[in-house]
Amino acid sequence: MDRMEELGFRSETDRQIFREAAAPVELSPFGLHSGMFVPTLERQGTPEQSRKWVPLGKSFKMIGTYAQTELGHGTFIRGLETTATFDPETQEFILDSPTLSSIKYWPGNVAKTVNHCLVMAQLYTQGKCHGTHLFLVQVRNMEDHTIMPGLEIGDIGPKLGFDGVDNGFMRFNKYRIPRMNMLMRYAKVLENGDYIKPKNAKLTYGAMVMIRVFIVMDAFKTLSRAAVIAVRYSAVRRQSELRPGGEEAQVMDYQTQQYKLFPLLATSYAFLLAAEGMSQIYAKISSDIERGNLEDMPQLHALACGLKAFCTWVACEGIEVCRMSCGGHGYSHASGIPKIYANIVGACTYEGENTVMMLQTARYLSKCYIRGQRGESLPELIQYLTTDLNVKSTLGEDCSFESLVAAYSHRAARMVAVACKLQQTNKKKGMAGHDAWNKSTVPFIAATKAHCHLFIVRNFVTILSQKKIDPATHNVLSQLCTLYAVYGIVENMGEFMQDGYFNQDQVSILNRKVLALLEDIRPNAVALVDAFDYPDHLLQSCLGRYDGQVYEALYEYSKSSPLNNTDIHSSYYNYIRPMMQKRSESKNISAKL
Ligand SMILES: CCCCC/C=C\C/C=C\C/C=C\CCCCC(=O)SCCNC(=O)CCNC(=O)[C@H](O)C(C)(C)COP(=O)(O)OP(=O)(O)OC[C@H]1O[C@@H](n2cnc3c(N)ncnc32)[C@H](O)[C@@H]1OP(=O)(O)O
Ligand SMILES: Cc1cc2nc3c(=O)[nH]c(=O)nc-3n(C[C@H](O)[C@H](O)[C@H](O)COP(=O)(O)OP(=O)(O)OC[C@H]3O[C@@H](n4cnc5c(N)ncnc54)[C@H](O)[C@@H]3O)c2cc1C
Repeated sequence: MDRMEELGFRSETDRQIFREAAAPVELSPFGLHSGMFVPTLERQGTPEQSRKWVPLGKSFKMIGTYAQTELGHGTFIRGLETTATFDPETQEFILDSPTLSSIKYWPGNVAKTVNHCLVMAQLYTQGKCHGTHLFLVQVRNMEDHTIMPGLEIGDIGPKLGFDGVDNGFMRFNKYRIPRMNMLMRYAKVLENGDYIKPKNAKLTYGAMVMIRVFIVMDAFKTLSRAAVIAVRYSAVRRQSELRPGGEEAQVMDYQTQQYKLFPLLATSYAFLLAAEGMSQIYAKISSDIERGNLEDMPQLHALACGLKAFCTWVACEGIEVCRMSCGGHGYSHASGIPKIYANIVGACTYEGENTVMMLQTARYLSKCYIRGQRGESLPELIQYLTTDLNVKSTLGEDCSFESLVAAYSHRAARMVAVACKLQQTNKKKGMAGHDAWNKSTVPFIAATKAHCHLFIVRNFVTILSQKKIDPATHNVLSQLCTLYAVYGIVENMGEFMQDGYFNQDQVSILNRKVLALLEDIRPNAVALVDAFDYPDHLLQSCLGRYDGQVYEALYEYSKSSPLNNTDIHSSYYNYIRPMMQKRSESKNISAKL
């Protein structure tokens, strides 16, 4: 914190970059404090509450996290069981975990680190439940860090990753907090217990929307780091003879290696631009919301849900491809890739399980489709839903940006229409609304993925057509953008071809184009990963180090293994030697028999 002050870091983005550089592999135990706890106090507290608590949070005099998930509920927030019951006699809320399943479970850094939590609980006042609301709760003594009486707190145990984060459990036993510890920017409980409801009940979900937007950037960061490691290693690693009798080839010269990595390099650039676009949309709409204009709240929610799910799924699959493209050394922690994967793959679950998030977006698309069919105006990002589905592709050898965006628009519009028509058919068959929905959710997930894919392709193309970029750089970025789009079509050809949108010649053009682009990008591949400018300290990879001294680094890394601290390990004396002695004794016995 002081170091950031010394360095003059004022913007939250710079501070976040510094924090990640300071704790690049083991996520910071203060990440949720800075990334979720403090921003939520700012956005969900009244001006008075913000003035009181935000400075304490920013100066780490108060260290907090976001405690919402319970043993029995993570996705279904309306099903959360923790209660906060208002006591007008004492002007307090009484927090309680009435059941085993209501125990808070998973909140990051709650086990040992934080002294406060933002707790999501069902608000009761005057005998009535008003749904989930956020409450600031002190959980540890500010003098000696002991757990406050009335609370049971502990760590949930080892996880796949997130080793630097002490995810914990927390149980309330009639735990009292002051009335003014309810975050009251949008909803209020007055001294007499009267409840003042918010303009929209989902405003209390605002923190999650914010983190989902952050996570889109995390998907870029993690995929691009894995791509840097894999591409640099592929330039250094020589294996097998490409030319019979010739020297062993750089593995990056194998077309299959290029087909694994270059689309992921293109995806990294696409996701960076998508994350920036998402952040700009979030900044605009969230400031509208703070001014009381909730008109675009549904669009923000739908986009944040969809991109968070789409980008984390694609990033995690891509990081695994990067790991496997490094052969055996990719499987070692020396490569740095397993840790990248282990820390980001949780993002497919946390902050909204991806399938559930995609379905939120699908629900929005379904409503917009109906509005479009009625001829109502649609937000710009959704207007493609009224695309004429009888039109065929005009794609030519050049695979122009226009023809590519048109293809993605057509695919998404067609798939949303298919899912909506199935939902409508289900209703016409007499299904109840919720059954008609549930029985069309698989096509809706596919359609929503196509919707997100379109956003990312269109965003990439728009930025290339609007930004002033020097011709040489523009040319290389255009190759990446075309590769991202063409590869996406080739890999999902069925969805683009189902209604004959492309003819056979166009399919052949696309298959040729994706291979030609691999050759175009090969000369710039290393420069394109170097451009991310990740320092070795942050990558923590023997394979992806800037100087390419891979084998020297691996050898030093291996020698530093704790197992090498002694030549003969204690297990020899404790197990191996006794076993061998027993074997030899039994052999002597059998020889005598
Ligand atoms: C350790 C390092 C940290 C670094 C920190 C830095 C940056 C952060 C980066 C990474 C994160 C790091 C660590 C991980 C932290 C993880 C923290 C957590 O996981 S916190 C818990 C997260 N939990 C969830 O996300 C729960 C998911 N569930 C939900 O959001 C909701 O249950 C729901 C799925 C949205 C359903 O809600 P509900 O049942 O109330 O609503 P519906 O009936 O489905 O819809 C009704 C209506 O409301 C609209 N809507 C729903 N949500 C929103 C919203 N948020 N905003 C706007 N509108 C919303 C919905 O669209 C419907 O509208 P309509 O169709 O018009 O009726
Ligand atoms: C690394 C990590 C860190 C976390 N940090 C925090 C934290 O700091 N604070 C916090 O409060 N929580 C935290 N969580 C909890 C996290 O937010 C929840 O796990 C997440 O919201 C998913 O909810 P769940 O576990 O109930 O999954 P579930 O919803 O039970 O998922 C199980 C399956 O049910 C399916 N499913 C559920 N509902 C539907 C539906 N309506 N339609 C179709 N399918 C459905 C899902 O798709 C999934 O396949 C963290 C979790 C992880 C893994």
